[in-house]
Amino acid sequence: MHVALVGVTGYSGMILYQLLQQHPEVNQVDLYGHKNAKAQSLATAVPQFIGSQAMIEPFAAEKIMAVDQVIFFATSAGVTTELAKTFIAANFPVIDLSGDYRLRSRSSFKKWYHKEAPDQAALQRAHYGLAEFHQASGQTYIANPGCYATATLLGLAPLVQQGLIEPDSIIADAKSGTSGAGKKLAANTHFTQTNENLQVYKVNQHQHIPEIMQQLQEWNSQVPAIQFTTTLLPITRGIMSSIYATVKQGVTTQALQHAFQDTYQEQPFVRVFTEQLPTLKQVIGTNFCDIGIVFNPITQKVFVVSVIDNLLKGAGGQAIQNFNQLFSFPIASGLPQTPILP
Ligand SMILES: NC(=O)C1=CN([C@@H]2O[C@H](COP(=O)(O)OP(=O)(O)OC[C@H]3O[C@@H](n4cnc5c(N)ncnc54)[C@H](OP(=O)(O)O)[C@@H]3O)[C@@H](O)[C@H]2O)C=CC1
Ligand SMILES: CC(=O)N[C@@H](CCC(=O)OP(=O)(O)O)C(=O)O
Repeated sequence: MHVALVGVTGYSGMILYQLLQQHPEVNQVDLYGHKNAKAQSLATAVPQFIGSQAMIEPFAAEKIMAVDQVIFFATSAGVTTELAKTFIAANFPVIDLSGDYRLRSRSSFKKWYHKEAPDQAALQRAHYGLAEFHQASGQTYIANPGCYATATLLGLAPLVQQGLIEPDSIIADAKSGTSGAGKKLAANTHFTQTNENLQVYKVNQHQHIPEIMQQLQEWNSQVPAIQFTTTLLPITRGIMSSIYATVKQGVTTQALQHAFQDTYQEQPFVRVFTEQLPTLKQVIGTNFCDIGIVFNPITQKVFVVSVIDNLLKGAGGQAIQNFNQLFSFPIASGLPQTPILP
């Protein structure tokens, strides 16, 4: 299969390119950049790809639809609102890593992303690709979930779906490495500001709040809101979402553990831990989401810790899961399962 990728010069795009190159069903990855830019070699644009003969061609929708069977966008927020229109009109398969088509409401997108929203009809038709819960087969526009949203939703799903917690009691304290912010320079991601530091940011204003709420309310309309905070960690890759909620009277440790085990027993990329809590290093370099659960009967709170590699399960890896579903390839094709050691 020939596939197109826009955004290989970005952090999630470069990882996605590596995954696509190793995918057994992909024969060729055609790279595209800005519409009006000149063609340039990948090795020049991204020195880590030294030795590669690949070229990044200017974005051209008609050409892509003629030579490729699917397009991946690993582009900044707002880009697919413009560039994906032609593919949507032609029902050409798109897998979009950005947040542009995740929220179903235009006003919500404008409020949280501070950008012009895509067309309402296109938003309604887009498929929210939380791969463990929504099958992408038969879809054409796949909105790949956000990194924090993935870790937090997978950590909350059994509790919310099965009504095991008080719906108004959810608090998620999520932390990310700096690659989550993309490659552009910003004051808070400078080495001097990040190293040996922790920075809380976007408090009550994070764009993944409406994304998480949209999915939680689809699972359980009783959830009125969540408290969600994000912290920048002095590491490159990884997200840890630490989740707290009040457990309903009568729900036991066993019931909580079974809820997670039952929900994910058929899912190869979600691993449930009841004895020891997962750490970031066990998932970095893999597509796994590892989840640990502890119940405190004194406070009646459940504590869930959910860890992912933001660039894999939180971006390119989940995009490959959606790609596999879309084209009925084996579920784990092309997805890394061995963490980077030590
Ligand atoms: N980083 C992460 O952990 C995650 C990111 N995401 C989302 O994925 C998307 C990419 O993120 P990330 O890799 O971090 O971002 P980066 O900022 O690292 O990369 C953005 C990429 O988009 C390209 N780009 C920007 N505008 C255009 C345009 N008009 N036409 C063509 N290409 C364009 C850039 O090209 P150039 O180099 O030429 O500027 C670059 O390759 C974002 O929407 C982000 O929110 C989702 C989940 C996790
Ligand atoms: C560390 C860091 O800055 N992370 C980014 C996550 C970016 C992302 O995945 O957001 P969208 O795809 O929804 O734009 C943030 O918190 O905004």
